[in-house]
Amino acid sequence: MTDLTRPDITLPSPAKLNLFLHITGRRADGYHELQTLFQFLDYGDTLTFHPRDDGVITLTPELPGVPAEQNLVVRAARCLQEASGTGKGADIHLDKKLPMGGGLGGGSSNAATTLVGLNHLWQTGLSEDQLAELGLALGADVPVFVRGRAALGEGVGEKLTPANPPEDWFIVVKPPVEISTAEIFSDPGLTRNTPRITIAPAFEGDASGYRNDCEDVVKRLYPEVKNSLDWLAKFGPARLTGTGACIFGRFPTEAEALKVWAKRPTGITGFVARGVNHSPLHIKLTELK
Ligand SMILES: C[C@@](CO)(OP(=O)(O)O)[C@H](O)COP(=O)(O)OP(=O)(O)OC[C@H]1O[C@@H](n2ccc(N)nc2=O)[C@H](O)[C@@H]1O
Ligand SMILES: Nc1ncnc2c1ncn2[C@@H]1O[C@H](COP(=O)(O)OP(=O)(O)O)[C@@H](O)[C@H]1O
Repeated sequence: MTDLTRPDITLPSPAKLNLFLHITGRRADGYHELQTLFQFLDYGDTLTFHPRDDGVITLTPELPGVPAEQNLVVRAARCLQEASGTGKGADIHLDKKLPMGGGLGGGSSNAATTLVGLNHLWQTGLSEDQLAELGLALGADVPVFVRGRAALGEGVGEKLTPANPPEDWFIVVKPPVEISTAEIFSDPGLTRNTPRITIAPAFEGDASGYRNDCEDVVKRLYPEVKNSLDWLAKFGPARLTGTGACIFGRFPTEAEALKVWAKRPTGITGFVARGVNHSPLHIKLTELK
């Protein structure tokens, strides 16, 4: 039953960018080994949690094509119930702004906000390490959102070393296609042997050599992505995030990003946001504590 005596908590569920994404090898199980630099955006979805005492989890509204039981929010809530043994539940509202299948990690971020938010609300007391481990079972990108620090991700993205890339401004464009991660990783033309980087400056500031190894395959399969990249690259470095479809261009100030954004041709959709090294989720939680 909904408990009206306890207040809702509303928490951000930010997007991530892969500032670079290198594929350095392949594991015996077929999964690709990566080196990727994760940074958060001060832009994303919002989740509101209202506690219940009867163990029931509800989610509104339903996302198109994703039944509630498959939604990463509900799956994360159930994982936490199981791991902690709590009898509590929640009514959860998801305000979705991030495009799905866009390489912005929206689903993973929603799962992480649910794990971290409900652990706080239910006072289940799991450690950050325990939450990151639960999250990894839901998706490779969930741990970085649980930990809330910009980081170099290795392995399949779960071995995280905190990093401090510049907190630049970005234009993020969403080409009108949804791309499945599995499709890109199974392409025979994918570069899978990029040498591992071991020099720290690459993770801190020198963005000149940043690259995404999925970009050539995605441009070949999806001309819409190539067209958007061709437009954005006129104004500075532009790259794919994750396995796409979204692309981003980097600008030193908000004013410069907005100036270019104002010139976008009809049909280019997306947003302007700032790259941040501390997740808005963790900043909000600190304010609540
Ligand atoms: C590429 C990244 C980079 O941040 O982001 P997105 O583009 O999804 O946002 C992630 O590593 C995405 O990880 P994750 O979200 O767990 O991938 P899934 O959609 O579950 O993967 C779908 C399929 O892609 C393949 N896959 C995925 C990740 C990986 N490191 N190697 C792979 O070979 C596997 O065949 C897997 O079954
Ligand atoms: N809460 C959720 N938000 C977004 N996608 C979700 C969610 N729950 C499950 N999904 C599924 O996960 C897929 C990947 O979504 P998303 O994480 O937004 O993209 P990406 O992994 O490309 O960054 C979606 O196409 C959808 O089927």
